[in-house]
Amino acid sequence: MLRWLTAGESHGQALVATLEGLPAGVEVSTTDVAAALARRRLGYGRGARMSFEQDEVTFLGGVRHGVSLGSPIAVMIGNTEWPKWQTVMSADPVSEADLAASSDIGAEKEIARNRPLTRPRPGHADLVGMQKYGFTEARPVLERASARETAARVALGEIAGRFLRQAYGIRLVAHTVAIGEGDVPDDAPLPTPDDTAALDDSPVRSLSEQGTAAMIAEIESAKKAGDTLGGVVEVLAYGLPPGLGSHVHGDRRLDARLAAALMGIQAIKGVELGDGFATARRRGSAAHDEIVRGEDGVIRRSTGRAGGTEGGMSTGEPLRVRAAMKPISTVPRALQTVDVTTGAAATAIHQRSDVCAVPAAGVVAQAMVALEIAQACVEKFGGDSVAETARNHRGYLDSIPELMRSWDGEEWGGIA
Ligand SMILES: Cc1cc2nc3c(=O)[nH]c(=O)nc-3n(C[C@H](O)[C@H](O)[C@H](O)COP(=O)(O)O)c2cc1C
Ligand SMILES: C=C(O[C@@H]1CC(C(=O)O)=C[C@@H](OP(=O)(O)O)[C@H]1O)C(=O)O
Repeated sequence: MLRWLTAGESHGQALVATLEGLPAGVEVSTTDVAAALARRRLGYGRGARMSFEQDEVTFLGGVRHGVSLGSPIAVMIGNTEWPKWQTVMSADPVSEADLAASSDIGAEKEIARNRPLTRPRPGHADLVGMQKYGFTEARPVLERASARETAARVALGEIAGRFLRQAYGIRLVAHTVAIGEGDVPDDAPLPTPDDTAALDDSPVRSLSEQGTAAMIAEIESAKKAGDTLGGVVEVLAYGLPPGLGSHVHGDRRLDARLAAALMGIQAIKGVELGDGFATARRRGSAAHDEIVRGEDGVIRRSTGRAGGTEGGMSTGEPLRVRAAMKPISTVPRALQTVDVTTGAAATAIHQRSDVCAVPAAGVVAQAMVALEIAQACVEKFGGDSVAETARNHRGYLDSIPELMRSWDGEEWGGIA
């Protein structure tokens, strides 16, 4: 069983993530994780912090000489912002005298930085978090609700992605399909993992020139209007074997687990497998993926509408899943709220913030899908080392009768 947890606050000293149950023998280095984290900082419309936050990566356990040991992995991501926040986020009590003494910006400003945040932002966790956890200001809530935490998930997702590739030949990629009203055309070709570098070079994580122009125009217009945007990202996974997940119980369905994993990302409000909501409007004859035998004797699907799952199990076709992100809730043209200390009408707190973080959300979504698929693979194939689980995977594929195979020789899932 693969288990993972993260800890840490947005302006705390560091984020920490642990991953337990990963087989030994996965090749992964600090540089690999740092590269994945750099990808998450990209994207037109992100706020000032992304230009100076450095994401300092340190493995604290579970990896030796670039190879996983089979023991729990612990990875720490230092916040380079920490020196500015060490009194605000001090684990030990601080007095006003401490604040003044420790300040890099002058006592008055330091005290202002520490002032209680009493005007909760609509759309963020501020108000309900204060109600639930018994706080009278938002800082103790927003520090953990912040999507800074997704850096820790991307670190784990990178490790999971490397495991999937090395053990089973599974590879993933994510791209943006909409920002606000700006869309990638429906008939645009789907990216493959080989397009990752080109997607990194795109300001919005898209290969479509037309879509990119439309999405950038949306971000510029929202920025000018003091507003924010959401959008839709898509994750593709190639090379899945048939049979990950199960039809026998709702909580074992791969589609359900992917939906939960994606909905668990801050600000994600909708998840769609394959053509999802569009399929609901079609007739059955135009909704499903017909089963055909190719000239090579291998079973294939004539379309990819289902997005690679049927009956809660992977079919072996490319997996395609989308997540819808709501607009950033720290809106510069601040929304109406109530000051919880006076009860008076007020405008919501506004610090620096992203205008649009959809491209980054795609990188996070890819990490979550990688973790979920890795979990499903560890369940199905077991094994304590990459070699053992890879052998079990091969044995399972070989056990499927030849006339029922949906892959050819060494390759399956649609791409080499
Ligand atoms: C990558 C990423 C970056 C985000 N950046 C911001 C931000 O700068 N400001 C903000 O208010 N919300 C930001 N959010 C969204 C908040 O984290 C989110 O609004 C908050 O968690 C409440 O959403 P929820 O109701 O889905 O939990 C970001 C989300 C993601 C995934
Ligand atoms: C720090 C990250 O994202 C943050 C997510 C976030 C929020 O409210 O979710 C608010 C912003 O933080 P700050 O208020 O410090 O500028 C974003 O920068 C990150 O992704 O690494």
